[in-house]
Amino acid sequence: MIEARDLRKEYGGFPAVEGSTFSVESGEVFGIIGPNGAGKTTTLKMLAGLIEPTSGSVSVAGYDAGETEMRRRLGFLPEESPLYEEMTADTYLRFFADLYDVPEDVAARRIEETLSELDLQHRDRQIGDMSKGMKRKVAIARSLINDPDVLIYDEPASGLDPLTTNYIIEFTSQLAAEGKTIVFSAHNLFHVESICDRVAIMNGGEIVARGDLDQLQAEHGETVYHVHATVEVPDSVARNGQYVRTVESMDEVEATREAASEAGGEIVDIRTEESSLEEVFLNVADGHDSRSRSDRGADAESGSEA
Ligand SMILES: Nc1ncnc2c1ncn2[C@@H]1O[C@H](COP(=O)(O)OP(=O)(O)OP(=O)(O)O)[C@@H](O)[C@H]1O
Repeated sequence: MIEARDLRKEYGGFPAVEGSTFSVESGEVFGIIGPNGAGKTTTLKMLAGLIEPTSGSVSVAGYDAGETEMRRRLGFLPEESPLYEEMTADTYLRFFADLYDVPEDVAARRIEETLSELDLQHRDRQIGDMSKGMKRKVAIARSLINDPDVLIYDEPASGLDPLTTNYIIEFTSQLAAEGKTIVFSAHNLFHVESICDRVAIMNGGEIVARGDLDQLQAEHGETVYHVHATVEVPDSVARNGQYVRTVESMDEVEATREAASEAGGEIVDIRTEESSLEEVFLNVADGHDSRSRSDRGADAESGSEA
């Protein structure tokens, strides 16, 4: 659905994005994450045809970036959306529906449905009098006014309270379930983890890691094992009547089992803990893929049973 080939953007000789190549399949949710200044917004704007790449190409649904038909198929949500403050949500959305040549009756129905799904209260207020969360909902409704197949959302829930954030993330997830292809950037990695099929991690203008969460975990994360013994074993901490030792390999699990057995006890539980996307991100962004997590000890334990 989206093909980005060797995308590069320079600002006065400074490379904001350096040769990104990736594709996003139809119906996929693709997350772009990275530290401030990594090149996420620049990438998203090139995908949406809003800025011209210095070199490389983008196509959406088979159309080149910037072509009229490509714009019809795409909805873009900028990081900060300038809204017309004196308008109500309804007038504002009708105005954009008109720009996209959406017939009036279709627009009226779409606006009503979208604002209801977004649970926008006080619709008759002027946009300038709305809260930040309400404004974001109006901006999201605007991105959907032409019923696009592809949505490009820059930080859709940034700076919003947890309730509104969850609502917007849920709503985005629902759009994906309805078949929209979504590319979005976010700093909250929990949200990315919860709704993305695949993720690209950018740093310094480059994609430095990519894949689904399992691939990223396997390539850039770690697995630790929290081994629960009935007796004290070396490097263990006492907890709830058991002794928990955190190790990084199955060999060490086995050694712990032997130590427990020699001390007249046994292993009663082994829990695995895999890196979260945040830990993978920190490893990749810091360039320290091999950083040990076991020194966080058993207190960090939160994994599933082995
Ligand atoms: N219009 C511009 N003129 C000059 N430099 C720019 C321009 N837009 C972006 N940059 C630079 O390009 C780099 C990438 O910026 P970009 O906004 O794409 O990063 P980002 O990953 O979206 O950051 P953030 O998470 O802070 O939003 C930064 O160093 C930024 O200063």
